[in-house]
Amino acid sequence: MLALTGTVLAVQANFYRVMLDHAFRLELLDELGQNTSQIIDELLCTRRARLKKIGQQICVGDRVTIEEPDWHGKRGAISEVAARRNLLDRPTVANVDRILLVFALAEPSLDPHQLSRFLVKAESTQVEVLLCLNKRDLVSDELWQTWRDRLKSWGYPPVAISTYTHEGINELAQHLQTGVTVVAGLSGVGKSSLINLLIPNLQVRVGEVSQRLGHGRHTTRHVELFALPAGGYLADTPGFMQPNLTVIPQELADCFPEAKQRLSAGDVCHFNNCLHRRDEPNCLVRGDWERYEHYLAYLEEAIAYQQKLKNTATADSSLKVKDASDGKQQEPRLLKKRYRRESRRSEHQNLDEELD
Ligand SMILES: Nc1nc2c(ncn2[C@@H]2O[C@H](COP(=O)(O)OP(=O)(O)OP(=O)(O)O)[C@@H](O)[C@H]2O)c(=O)[nH]1
Ligand SMILES: [Zn+2]
Repeated sequence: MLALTGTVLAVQANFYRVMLDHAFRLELLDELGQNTSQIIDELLCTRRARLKKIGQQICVGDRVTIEEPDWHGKRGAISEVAARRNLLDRPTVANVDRILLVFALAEPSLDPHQLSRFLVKAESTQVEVLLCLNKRDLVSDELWQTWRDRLKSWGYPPVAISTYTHEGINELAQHLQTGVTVVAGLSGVGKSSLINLLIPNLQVRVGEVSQRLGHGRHTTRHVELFALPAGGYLADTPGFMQPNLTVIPQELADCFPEAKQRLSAGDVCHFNNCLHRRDEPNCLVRGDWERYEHYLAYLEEAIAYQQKLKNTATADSSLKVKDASDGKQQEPRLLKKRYRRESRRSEHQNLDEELD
C-alpha cells in the first residue's frame, strides 16, 4: 500500500489537521440503501507515541506520513515527519517557499523606512521575498511608476494590486500556485481583503475565520495554512507585525540585494572580516545606493542587539555557583517555579520588546 502523506494545516492542542496529498473516496450506503461517496481530503491526527518519545515536534507546514486512517471518523495518526527545508519563527511555520510582503500605496501611505525594515526582516529568513503593493486604485499612474522604479532599484520589482478593482490579482495568484506562502505586512494594508479574494471559499467559514484572521491574530500566535484553489498554501502571520531586527551584524549585508550585488561583483573589501561599517577602508558596500543609510542604521542596531545578548549571557553565567562536592559548576537550586530562569526564547522576546 502507498504511504499516506500530507501537510499539517493547523495544530490544536494535541491534534493536527492534515491535508492529504491525495484525497480519498469513501463509498457509503445512505439511509435508503443507495450508494453514495464522500471525498475526504483532511484528517484530524494524533502523534504516535514513538514521535513523542523522541521529542519530535510537529509544526504547521510539516510534511507528514499518516498511519491507520479511520475514514469514517476522519482520523489518523502521524507516524513520521519529513526533514524540514526551513522553519520560520514566530509564528512557527515549516517548509516556507516565499514570503509575500503586502504594503499599501496609500492609506496608510507607503513609508520607505518601514518597508525596508520588513524587507530586511523577511530576507533574514533566507526565504524568497515577493513584494505586493495594494490599493493601486487610490494613486495616480505617476506615483505608482515612481514607486515601481524605486523598488526595482532596491531589488524588489513589486506587483501592484487592488482588492477593489481586482487589478493584478490574477498575476499575483500565479506566483502563489506552488508551495507555502506566508503573508506579512502592517495592519490595514488589505491582507484580509486579499486573502478572501485569493481563497473565495474561505468566506463559507467567515465567522470562524474572521475571528482567526481578525481579532485573533493580534492576541494569539495562532497560525494556519489555507489551501489556494489553484494549488499551494497561504499562511497569515501575526508574528511578522513587529519586525525587530535580530540579524547578526555579519549577515546584514546579505539582507540587502543591492549590497549583495556589490559584494558578488568579484572584488573584495580591504579587510576580509569587514563588517561594512561607514568608516571601513575600501569597503565595497559603501557607495551611492539609496538604502545605504538604512543599512548603516540597521547595522548599528544589530551590533547593539548582539552586545545586549552577550551581556545577558554573562549575567546568566555569573549566576552559576560551585557545588562543594565535586567542584563542578552547577546552576543554583531553584525553589519555586517563579524564580526559574526565563527560556532563551522569552529572553529574546523581552529583549525585542525593550529594544523596540
Ligand atoms: N481603496 C482601497 N481600499 C482597500 C483595498 N483593499 C483593502 N482596502 C481597505 O483597507 C482597509 C483594511 O483592509 P483589511 O483587509 O482589513 O486589511 P488588513 O491588512 O487585513 O488589516 P488587519 O486586519 O488590521 O491586519 C479596509 O477598510 C479595506 O476596505 C484596495 O485595494 N483599495
Ligand atoms: Zn566592507
